[in-house]
Amino acid sequence: MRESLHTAAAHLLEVEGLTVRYGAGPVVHGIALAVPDGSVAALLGANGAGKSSTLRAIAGLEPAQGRLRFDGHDITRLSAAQRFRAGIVYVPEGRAIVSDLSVEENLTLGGYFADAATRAQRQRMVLDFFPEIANRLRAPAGLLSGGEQQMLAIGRGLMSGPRLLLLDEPSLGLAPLLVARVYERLALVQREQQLTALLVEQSFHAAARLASRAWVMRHGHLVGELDADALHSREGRQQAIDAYLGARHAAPAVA
Ligand SMILES: Nc1ncnc2c1ncn2[C@@H]1O[C@H](COP(=O)(O)OP(=O)(O)OP(=O)(O)O)[C@@H](O)[C@H]1O
Repeated sequence: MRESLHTAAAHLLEVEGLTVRYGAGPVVHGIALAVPDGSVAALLGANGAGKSSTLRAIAGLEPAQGRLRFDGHDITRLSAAQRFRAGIVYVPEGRAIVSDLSVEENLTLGGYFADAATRAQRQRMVLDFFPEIANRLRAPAGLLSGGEQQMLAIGRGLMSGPRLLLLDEPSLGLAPLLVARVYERLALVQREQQLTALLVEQSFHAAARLASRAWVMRHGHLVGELDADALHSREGRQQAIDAYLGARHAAPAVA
């Protein structure tokens, strides 16, 4: 992981009043959230709730209004490239790998800014975490299975030595067994690397495997917040489902 020149902030990422609009009305309405250093937080919600737009705006990939702080510094005016250099790495869902390039070339792209020794060391780490892709290094990435492509997308993100990983729906299009495997690997990365991540998911179960807090998003608003206990309890699950469906606004479970 990249060393910070600055004193570590309790919250690695702080988002205030984030609004995203593509045309007419906003699709994300002035939301606020904060991700503690060394933990995984999740944004849950149904199709079109505004989760990906939020994640992409944090990465600087969509124009947005609001205030963003990263490691205690205001990054609101930084470009996507500058945010990437600061360690904010967006991982799109797996099919966004470069399918014509080999697995190894995709990994090399992820570590493009690192020196050769660092790149080699990170690649060993990634292949330890994801043995499924370790013996497919020379294969065109497009020939990997959906689960392997997802692992490659995450591995490519890890190759840049991220301080904050923005994971856009790692379970998308995967069979339940593969979702479980991808999340098992992510949990291992989190334990061993003290990874900080913001995860977007439609799957409550998948997110609950990894996240220690979650927000439920609906029509561009955060309508519920779940702590680790709520994420693993029947009541918490019900609360999230109610919020997804708009049955009622979930009561905040985090003080
Ligand atoms: N590039 C874009 N241009 C115009 N509208 C967009 C664009 N991207 C997303 N939207 C719209 O913004 C809204 C929120 O989309 P977003 O992808 O952020 O939701 P989501 O919660 O991530 O859903 P999904 O899980 O389906 O990706 C949707 O109504 C979507 O159609």
